[in-house]
Amino acid sequence: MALSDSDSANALTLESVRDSLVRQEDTIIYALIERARFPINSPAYDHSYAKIPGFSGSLLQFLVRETEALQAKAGRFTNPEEHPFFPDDLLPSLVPPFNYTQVLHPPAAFINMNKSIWEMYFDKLIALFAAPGDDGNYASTAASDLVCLQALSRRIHYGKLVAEVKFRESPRDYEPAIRAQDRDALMKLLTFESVEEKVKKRVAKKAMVFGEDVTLDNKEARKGKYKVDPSVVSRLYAEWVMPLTKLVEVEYLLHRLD
Ligand SMILES: O=C(O)C(=O)C[C@]1(C(=O)O)C=C[C@@H](O)C=C1
Repeated sequence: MALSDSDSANALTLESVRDSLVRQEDTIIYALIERARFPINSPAYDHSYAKIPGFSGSLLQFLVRETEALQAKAGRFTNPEEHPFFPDDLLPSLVPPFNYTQVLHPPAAFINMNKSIWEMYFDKLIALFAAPGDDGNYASTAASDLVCLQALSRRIHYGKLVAEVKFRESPRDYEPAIRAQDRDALMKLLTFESVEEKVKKRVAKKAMVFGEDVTLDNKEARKGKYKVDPSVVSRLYAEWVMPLTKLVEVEYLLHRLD
């Protein structure tokens, strides 16, 4: 389900939005598998390594900024599902505008959690699934990081849509907590522990299925050897992806009656 698809945007249900979150798991896990092909390659993140004329920052920051500048001109960030990591100084889209169905409450546009996503990814996550070491593939590594970051960002900000659907389905449950600006009450209302348990199990299973070697001969596949550790993927969701999605949901709901 995409916001660009007006029929399904009108027929928004919690089920259809959850279906999209399930589909996005595939994108995220494949992106992690691709990144795990490279070791950590820390010079890609080292501010003193790149020395790019006219730019101060890491190779990764350079790649993300330049890619976002180009993608902004191609219209990427006119899509309410997309959020830039470096929103300052982006040029407006140069392509004809697409008439996205307005599903979200307008203040949603100001919610951008990418700073927290960036910190989570580099401070915590990367060391859990990339092997230590340096193979010199810094630009390819940074390009893989960007794919991971954009997939995680899209998923986490999808919380805006999840929150909108929850609000539409039971406004009377949410309105008192919104009027009281009570974050804890909102967090309680929007949390479904049984769903979270299923998500954690499913992403671990997907990491096993997608990350197994496929062979045509009768040799036993390398049992228990996956391209990205299923328990890391489960932990990524439990500790960062779902909590950040819920933060987006709370932020969104706090402004739902503005
Ligand atoms: O499915 C929902 O209801 C969501 O809000 C999404 C999500 C998630 O991030 O996967 C977040 C909060 C819920 O507790 C369960 C799952």
